[in-house]
Amino acid sequence: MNAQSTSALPIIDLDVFRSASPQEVKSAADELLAALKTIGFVYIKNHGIPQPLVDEAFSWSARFFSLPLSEKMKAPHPPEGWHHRGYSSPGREKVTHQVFDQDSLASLRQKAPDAKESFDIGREDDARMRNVWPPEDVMPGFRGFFAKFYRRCFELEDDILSAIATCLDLDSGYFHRFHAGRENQLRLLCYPEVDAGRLQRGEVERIGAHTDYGTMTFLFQDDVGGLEVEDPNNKGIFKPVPSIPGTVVLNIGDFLQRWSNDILKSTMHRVGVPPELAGARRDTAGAAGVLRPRYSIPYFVGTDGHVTVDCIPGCYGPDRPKRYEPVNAREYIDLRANAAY
Ligand SMILES: O=C(O)CCC(=O)C(=O)O
Ligand SMILES: [Fe+2]
Repeated sequence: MNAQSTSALPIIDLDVFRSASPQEVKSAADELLAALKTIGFVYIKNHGIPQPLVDEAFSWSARFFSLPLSEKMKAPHPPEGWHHRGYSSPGREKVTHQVFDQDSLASLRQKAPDAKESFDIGREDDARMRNVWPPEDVMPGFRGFFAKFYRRCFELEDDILSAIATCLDLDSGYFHRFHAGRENQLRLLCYPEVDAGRLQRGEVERIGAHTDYGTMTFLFQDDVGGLEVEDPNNKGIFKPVPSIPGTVVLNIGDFLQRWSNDILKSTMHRVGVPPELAGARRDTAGAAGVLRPRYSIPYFVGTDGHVTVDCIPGCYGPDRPKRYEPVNAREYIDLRANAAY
């Protein structure tokens, strides 16, 4: 990987946190903290979700999105943005960053709609936000698979929350108390073929620059490329986060930034034209400049709705005053989700 042209994120070995000596844990924790403090993104290897299971998730996703629209619409995302479940057709969602007034949102949607479709899944026993599944005869086995995959992601979430607490010198179970309700969101994303020139000119976006608004996110991505993170030293400059086989990308969300009083960074990121396009790699951008579809699977770790997110001990004091007002987790998430629909 060329450090000049990529974000050069470190690859953190999660196995070290599970079983290594205290000195090895300390050194991995220091490396993790350094990355989360500067850019808020790292790759995680030995994450514990077997590769065949990840491959299977991508193949279910591709099969679902290749269904005719009328079939996908049998599991429609409800009209309310906060009820983040089921299928959103292209153009339905527009991701923005901290824009809330209706006129501005409408004009951003018109200027550059998001060229993507998505399917959102939560825990099966959530009475407030029910899952919206396609009927079993439309996709036999889809629901069973993703209910299982969601549980596997939850195990990974547990391990990563422990690692982050360790690197902040907190008890390793510190953050678990805010996540007992498993209010997470597994999202299948498909960015259909798109004209590279239109994407480059900003006439359409795959997903525009934003921060993630929960605790943290981990993201599985295919090898099409296009994910970019803002360079912390050069605002407005975005660096590629290419796919590295066997790893998952971890990024800090707004709540960990708020809990840590800006020690951990919730960084702007987006999906644009893959860097290879400059060299017009034929398999990514064909002669007509058409980008292959991109598939990704983020898992957004949500904070339990009743939690008040406030600065944690050790992250504030007389020389580092609190930078954020306490906020109720559900209100903040609903506010940002509603702005996108
Ligand atoms: O598709 C991707 O790689 C990024 C998706 C993303 O940032 C999001 O859904 O919040
Ligand atoms: Fe994101």
